[in-house]
Amino acid sequence: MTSLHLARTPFPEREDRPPSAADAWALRLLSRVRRRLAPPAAREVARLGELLKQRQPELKALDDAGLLAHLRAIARPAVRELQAGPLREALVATAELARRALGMTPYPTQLFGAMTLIRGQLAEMQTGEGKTLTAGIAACLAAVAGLPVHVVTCNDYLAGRDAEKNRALFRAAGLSVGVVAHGVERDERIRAYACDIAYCTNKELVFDYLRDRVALGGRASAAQVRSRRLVGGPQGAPAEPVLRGLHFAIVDEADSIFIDEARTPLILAVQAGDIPHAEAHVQALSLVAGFERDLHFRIDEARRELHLTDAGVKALAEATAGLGGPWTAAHQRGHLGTQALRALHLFQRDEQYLIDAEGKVQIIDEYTGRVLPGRTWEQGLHQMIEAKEGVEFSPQTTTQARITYQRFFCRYLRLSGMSGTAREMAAEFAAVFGLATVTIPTHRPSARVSLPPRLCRDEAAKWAAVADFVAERHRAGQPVLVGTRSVLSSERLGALLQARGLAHRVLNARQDAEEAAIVGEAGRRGAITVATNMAGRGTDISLGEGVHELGGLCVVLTEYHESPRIDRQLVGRSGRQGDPGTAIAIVALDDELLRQHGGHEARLLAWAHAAGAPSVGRLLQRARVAAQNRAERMHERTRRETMRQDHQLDRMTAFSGPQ
Ligand SMILES: Nc1ncnc2c1ncn2[C@@H]1O[C@H](COP(=O)(O)OP(=O)(O)OP(=O)(O)O)[C@@H](O)[C@H]1O
Repeated sequence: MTSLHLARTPFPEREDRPPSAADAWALRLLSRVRRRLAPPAAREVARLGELLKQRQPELKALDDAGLLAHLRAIARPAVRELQAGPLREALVATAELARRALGMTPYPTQLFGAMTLIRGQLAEMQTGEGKTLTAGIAACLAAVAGLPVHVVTCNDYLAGRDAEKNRALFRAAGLSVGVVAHGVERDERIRAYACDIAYCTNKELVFDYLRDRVALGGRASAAQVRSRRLVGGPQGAPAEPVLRGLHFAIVDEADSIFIDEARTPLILAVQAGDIPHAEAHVQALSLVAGFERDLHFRIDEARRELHLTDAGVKALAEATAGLGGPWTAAHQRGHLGTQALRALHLFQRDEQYLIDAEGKVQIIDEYTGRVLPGRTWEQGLHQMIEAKEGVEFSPQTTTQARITYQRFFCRYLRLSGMSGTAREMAAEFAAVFGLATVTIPTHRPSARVSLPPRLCRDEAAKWAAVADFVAERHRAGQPVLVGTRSVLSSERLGALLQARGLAHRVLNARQDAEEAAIVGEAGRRGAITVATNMAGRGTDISLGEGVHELGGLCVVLTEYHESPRIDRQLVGRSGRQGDPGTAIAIVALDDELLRQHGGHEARLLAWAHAAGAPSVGRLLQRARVAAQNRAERMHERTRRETMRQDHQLDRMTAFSGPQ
């Protein structure tokens, strides 16, 4: 009531009359009262906005060299001591630098986001609010203060794009910037990490760290490393490390890296020579081909686990009697049989992996929808899948070093993160990474329209409904982005649209080279884009001419993901920064999430749907939330177990001494 009253206080617009002293006093008082009444984040944003306005004339009056000298003078104490006053001044000076270099004046919300990062916290900023520039400002200020910065993103495309978007700002601040992506040679990596600011992906960064650790001799101290360099250790002087330490990290899409990807440790593997029992893999596949589910083996779909039953163990022993080789030892026999069954029943082409142009099995990352180049599954599974596909075997590998994201990121002197979807994971961020989550207000209120979800009987009905919906929007000229969960379904839908004469582009792990071009076109009038999770995070789709009037970009979600955050990221491709946008979910009762985690809520939903209930929206919502909660709880347990094992392994090797 009070704030409403204050908002309507009649302060006439100033025309040509300069403000009187009384006007100025009243305005100051009013803004102070407003600030007091606002929640802390909004208050800080208002303060930064006011300071931005206040300082602009004097900062604009400085020439480029003068502005940089001013920033250099105030940056170090601001970043070191983190006092609000000096930090605000330093951020406002960096904002002026950004305005000149990039032609964009950062919003006060972005300055507050950058402040949060500098303070070593996790900034939750809605999708499309400009996290790229926010990270750029924080990185720039920290680097000017002398702190080497790593900006960590979740894929090569974003690392390159974000470095490029902010390059002019860094150049204006006299800072060097490097990019580490897949395929970058060692010498170039060393040069990139030596820059004031290095943009890299989480995977490249952690593997570089593991390689450094192995090269430096495991747990060797700095003194040991120095001595070995001087006099030569058991294996001669260790190689020069690629990284120059872990100082300040800004982790973009933090929930993806800290939570979703934290279920599997990163393992540095070395080739272990030839494939033992190569022919046994092929043999195993044919031996278990006739095994029956629930009789010879059981599958826990939710956990993606497969076990032989007693009947399966017996059948395998009988089938391999007299074969010799690896089949004589019960343990090895069981292992080969289980891996063969997993390759047949849990890993499907164009879902979990694809075969590239060179005929190699390439793993598709479940969360990013991208290929993980050079990665292989462990314990002979990769070779088993190669045998299934009839492609050339790759050599087996053994573990050389391993670490989890949880343990790696805690090694930074200062860690910070950003995400559009972080709030529900705040407790885990605090407990595991020591990160407080701060919600950054939006610059403009969201204008996205969410249409009621549509539920279909089965997958076939769903794709037909999706195609109908896309055709209808396309006729009106509205650009549509359809999100699918696998390469296979993106291509199936593509074929369906093709059959209906609807021109479209498909973006998936197979088409990643054309990513920038496809994204560049996706917001144009009448464009239809079908994409896997690849377009789910970080992708910025600019609206073409006349698209605002048509309601902006329309996002169609065709399957709920186990994590609601991934769904929200996809929906967040539309309605960015107050732009218009539409989102709809068209899903089926036999979708993976409802099938595996749906429980009694999904059964009730199926019953209501079959009975022809007029509106099942509420039931669908309830089933989705319950299923996603179950899946998230299960993944949380996996993460805890991964971390426990990682700590245990670390303790076990703590006394092994330098290698
Ligand atoms: N201060 C600004 N002034 C004008 N445009 C801006 C500003 N900040 C960001 N933008 C524009 O807003 C768009 C969205 O920015 P960006 O992609 O960084 O958002 P995001 O928060 O990273 O989104 P997501 O959560 O999807 O990754 C971009 O086109 C960017 O150029």
